[in-house]
Amino acid sequence: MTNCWRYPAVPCRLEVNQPWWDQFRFADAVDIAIVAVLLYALFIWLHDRASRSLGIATGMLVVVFFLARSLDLYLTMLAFQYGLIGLSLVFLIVFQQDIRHGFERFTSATWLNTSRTARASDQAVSVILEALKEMAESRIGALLVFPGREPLERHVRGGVMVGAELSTPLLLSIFHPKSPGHDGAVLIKDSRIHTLGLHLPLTAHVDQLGGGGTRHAAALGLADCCDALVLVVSEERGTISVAQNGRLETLQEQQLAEALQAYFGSHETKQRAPEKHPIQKLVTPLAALAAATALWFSFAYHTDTIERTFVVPIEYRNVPEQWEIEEPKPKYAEVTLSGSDPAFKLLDPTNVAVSLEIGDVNGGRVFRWNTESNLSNMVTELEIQRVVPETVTVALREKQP
Ligand SMILES: Nc1ncnc2c1ncn2[C@@H]1O[C@H](COP(=O)(O)OP(=O)(O)OP(=O)(O)O)[C@@H](O)[C@H]1O
Repeated sequence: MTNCWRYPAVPCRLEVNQPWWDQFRFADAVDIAIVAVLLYALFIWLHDRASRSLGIATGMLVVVFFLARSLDLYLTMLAFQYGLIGLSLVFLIVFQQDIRHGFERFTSATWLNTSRTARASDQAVSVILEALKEMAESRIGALLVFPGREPLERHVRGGVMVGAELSTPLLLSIFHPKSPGHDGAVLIKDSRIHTLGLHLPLTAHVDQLGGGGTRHAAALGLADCCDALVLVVSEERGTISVAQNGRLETLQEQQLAEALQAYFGSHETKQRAPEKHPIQKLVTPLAALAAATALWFSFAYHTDTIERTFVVPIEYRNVPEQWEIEEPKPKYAEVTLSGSDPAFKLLDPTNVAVSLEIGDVNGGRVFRWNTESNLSNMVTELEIQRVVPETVTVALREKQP
């Protein structure tokens, strides 16, 4: 396609009497819905994870942005425009773990399945208690890892994925000294036996082991680097200890039950909390929808219809072989379009052209075409105001042999 130039766009505004609902398209509703879902995820994340100061800072930035926008503060808007790219990168780097965790949560959809998880965790506590007691009595060494909020993938090595239902007999057979999988730790995740044979990092705080060996050092080692809860059964002493938040202590049966209930309780807090009133449940989604709608009105919806003029090339097609167009022939046409600013953003003016079919010459020599009806690659949301020249006249002459 030949080059075409775009006039320096100085849009002229037209009076528009159309109410906004007449301009509202299905695509706009989808637009708002997608942004509302993203905002909903952001609100949930802010509520769950973000610190209060981060929330306040974000709120202040939003206020400054809208002030700058409504008062036309050019420099501040420029700072936002460029700063936003940098901020997004910083955000991605600082919160990469949370973002990854969020995607994992989203894809596994455990948050849609909350009541089932609560019931499953009650059962998990009794299964684990029974297995630990039996292993302690029979002097079978064991190491159980319960992940916290922080990911532990980068701290642990090896292991075999199992993905099995949690049961006392299965735990007993995994840690049985004759079982090939008894070495290493078992990861219990989402009330299931997730992985066995995991290798944990060893602690540097050997003074805290209280006579324990490498199994206990491994339990404390993981508790040193993340918020996981690790339970260890001593083969030699028949004791059960817990390692959490950089501390290792031996537990009595009652304390063990409490520790497990606290773990599963804190991981199911939302499920165990009193049922919210249906209206309360709607607050966050409605807030997300309202914010998305407000953003749409602020950024996407434009009451103004603007006009822009482009210079587009005229393409002469199907000129019969023995004919040629006499020079000087018109090469460009001026196309004036009207529509909203977002509609113009969908238009690639370098693809717009007026194409004129010559076809059958029929002995005639001078032709006129209507240029408007031959415009190609137009965006449907834009209206053609005028094309200059309205018609094109060319003279054809037979090629000299
Ligand atoms: N880094 C590690 N990660 C996971 N498990 C480990 C690790 N190091 C050792 N273990 C487990 O601990 C076992 C060895 O336990 P060891 O007797 O040395 O420790 P301990 O703390 O004295 O335990 P116990 O009181 O049961 O004897 C290994 O067979 C292995 O199953």
